[in-house]
Amino acid sequence: MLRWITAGESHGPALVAMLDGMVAGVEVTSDEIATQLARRRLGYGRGARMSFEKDVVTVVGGVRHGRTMGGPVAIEVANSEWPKWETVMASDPVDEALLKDLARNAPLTRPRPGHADFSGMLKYGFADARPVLERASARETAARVAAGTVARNFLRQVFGVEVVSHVISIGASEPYVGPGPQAGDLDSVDASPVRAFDKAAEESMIAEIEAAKKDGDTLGGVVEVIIEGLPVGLGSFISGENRLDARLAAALMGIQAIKGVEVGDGFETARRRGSAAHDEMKPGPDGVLRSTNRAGGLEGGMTNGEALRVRAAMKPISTVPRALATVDMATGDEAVAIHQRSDVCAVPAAGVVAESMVALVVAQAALEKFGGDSVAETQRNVEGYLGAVRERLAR
Ligand SMILES: Cc1cc2nc3c(=O)[nH]c(=O)nc-3n(C[C@H](O)[C@H](O)[C@H](O)COP(=O)(O)O)c2cc1C
Ligand SMILES: C=C(O[C@@H]1CC(C(=O)O)=C[C@@H](OP(=O)(O)O)[C@H]1O)C(=O)O
Repeated sequence: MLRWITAGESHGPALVAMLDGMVAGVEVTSDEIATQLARRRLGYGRGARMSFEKDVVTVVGGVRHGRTMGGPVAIEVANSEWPKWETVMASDPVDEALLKDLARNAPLTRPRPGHADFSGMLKYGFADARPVLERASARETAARVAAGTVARNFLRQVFGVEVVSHVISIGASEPYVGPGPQAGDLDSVDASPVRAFDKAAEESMIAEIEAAKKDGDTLGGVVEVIIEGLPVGLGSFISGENRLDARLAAALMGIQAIKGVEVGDGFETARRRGSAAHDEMKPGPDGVLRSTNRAGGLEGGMTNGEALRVRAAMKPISTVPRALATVDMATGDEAVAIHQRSDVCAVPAAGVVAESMVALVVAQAALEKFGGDSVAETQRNVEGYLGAVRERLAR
């Protein structure tokens, strides 16, 4: 089974991603991983840290001469800012006197409503929120994007598909309605400062960010991930945990600050009558045709051959410049929450992270269905299956 795990802290020396169970022969280079990481750093509304910090990629294991070898893939994403943090975040014990004089090491005792600080301090017994926020921070998503690069390359090689995403809305901006981007549109989406597919939607999102920034406030929003061209039958209806929709929802909700997931038309479908909710079928020259895709390419927990379409809703950034009321955990007194710097909005970046999570989950489901130890073997298995499906649908 394809599995992944990350390690590392926001201000540590590096993040590390491990991807286990990937077949041999997936083409991937450190430049490609760096390109995906650079996409994650973009977006109007990101804070100062994005401009001065650099992600430095090293593929530590599992890849030789640009191809996976079948063993676990280990990727290090080093943090160019580490020298500033090497005492505060040292893994070995540090002289207490040295730490006491470091402003950067001052205990963080005023938890931010909406962040992991409060529950994390109580759960792990910390007087200082530092160890909580270091791991809760969405810097960790850089490691997921690194692992996701291998998954998206696998999907490209095996099925010829691309994973794309775009931002539907930011804050109260008018949500984008219309056909989403296709594989060839990703560069133009990335060229938009808010990763919007549509100019009018882009202007409305930028206006929202500027207004929030002026007011010392922060924003969330909605992103959509799309994959066109997946075969029918990835995932299963057999049990809850096999359902691809459930697995995608869990993976998307596992991204920091994601609070809602929709499959296809999701909540809108709940408001429709059955006759206007489902995607009717008719015979076509090469199989079955559908005139709509309200289901987002998933029925019964399986792909149905239509475009996979899932959305994720991100809550506003919880480090609000116009700081929120909190309680000082050191004294029990009223206080204002920690704020040094923050993103006003990280929705465009969350779209890139969501692409990576979708790529990983779909690659996992594909390997479950088709297996193999090499790309060539997986491809042969895919061809055999698709041939049988074509035969079954031939009239
Ligand atoms: C790409 C990205 C960037 C983020 N940047 C910030 C940030 O600068 N400041 C902040 O307080 N939260 C930021 N967050 C959100 C926090 O990580 C999140 O609110 C926190 O982990 C608690 O969210 P949870 O309740 O979903 O776990 C960001 C999230 C993502 C996905
Ligand atoms: C570093 C990244 O995002 C960080 C995610 C984050 C959070 O609380 O989630 C808080 C911010 O960190 P800091 O408070 O140190 O500025 C973001 O910059 C990144 O995405 O690479």
